[in-house]
Amino acid sequence: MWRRVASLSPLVSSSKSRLLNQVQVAYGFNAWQMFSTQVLNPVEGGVSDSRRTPFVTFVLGGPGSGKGTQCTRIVETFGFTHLSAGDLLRREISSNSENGSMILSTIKEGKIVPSVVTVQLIQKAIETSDSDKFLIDGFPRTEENRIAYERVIGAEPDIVLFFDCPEEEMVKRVLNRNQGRIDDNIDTVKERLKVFAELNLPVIKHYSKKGKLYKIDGTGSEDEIFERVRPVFAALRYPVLF
Ligand SMILES: Nc1ncnc2c1ncn2[C@@H]1O[C@H](COP(=O)(O)OP(=O)(O)O)[C@@H](O)[C@H]1O
Ligand SMILES: Nc1ccn([C@H]2C[C@H](O)[C@@H](COP(=O)(O)OP(=O)(O)O)O2)c(=O)n1
Ligand SMILES: [Mg+2]
Repeated sequence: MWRRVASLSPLVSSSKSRLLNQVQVAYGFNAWQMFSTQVLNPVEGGVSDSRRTPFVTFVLGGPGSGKGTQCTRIVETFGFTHLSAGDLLRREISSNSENGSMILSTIKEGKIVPSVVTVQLIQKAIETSDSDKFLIDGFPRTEENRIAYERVIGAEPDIVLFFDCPEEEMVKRVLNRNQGRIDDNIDTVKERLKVFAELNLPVIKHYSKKGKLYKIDGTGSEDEIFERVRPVFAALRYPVLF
C-alpha cells in the first residue's frame, strides 16, 4: 500500500525549499504536496524515486453538476485516469456481486452506499492500474467516506475540484440525462440534493479549510466550464517536472 510521508521538510535543503515556495506562489499550487508524492524509504531514511504515490484529485459536486462530463475533458487533455465511484458501484450491480442488490436499493433511494464497499472498489481500481494520476469522481460523498479512504489508502487527495451549480440547473440536467439510470427521476434527485447538502458539503468545507479546494463555477456551456478547469491542471505540470 502506498503511504505518504507526513513531513519531508527536514530532508529538503533550504534552497530547494525556496524554489518550491516560488513555484507555489507562481502557480497557486502547493508544491510541497507534489514533492511529498515521493515515498520515503523508512529503513534508509531516504527518498526513493522507485515508488511514487499517485496524484489524486477528488471531483465533487451535486448530482448533475457536470463532474463526469468535465472528467472526460480532463482525461482527454491531461491524461488522468478517471475513476467514477458511481460507475464502480453500478458495475457491481450489473455483475451480480454479493452487494449488488444492496447497492441498487441504496442508489434508487438516493442514499450513500457504506464506505467499506466503495473504498474497496476504489482501492482495487487504483491498485490494478498502472496510472500515476487519478480523478476520483463522486467520492468522498460523506465524512465517513473521506475518513475511510484516508485510513485505507493512507493518503489525502492532492487537490479537490468542486463544481458549484444551482439546484434548478442540476435537476434539469439530471432529468435530461437520458442514460437509463434508475436514480434519474425527480423523487430520487430531490433526496440526493438533500443528502448532498447534509453530508457532502461538510467534506467540501473540510478540504477548503485545508487549502486543497478548487471551487469551479459549474454554470454555462461545457466548454466555458472546462476553460475554468484547465488552469488548475495546466499549473500542475510545472511542479511535476520539478
Ligand atoms: N455545462 C453543461 N450544460 C448543460 N448540460 C450539461 C453540462 N455539463 C453536463 N451536462 C449534461 O448534464 C447531465 C449531467 O452531467 P454529468 O457530467 O453526468 O454530471 P454529474 O456526473 O455531476 O452527475 C449530462 O446529461 C450531461 O451531458
Ligand atoms: N461515494 C459514493 C458515490 C456514489 N454513490 C451512489 C449514490 C449516488 O447517488 C449514486 C450515483 O453516483 P454518481 O456519482 O454516479 O452520480 P452523479 O454523477 O453525481 O449523478 O451512487 C455512493 O453511494 N457513494
Ligand atoms: Mg457522474
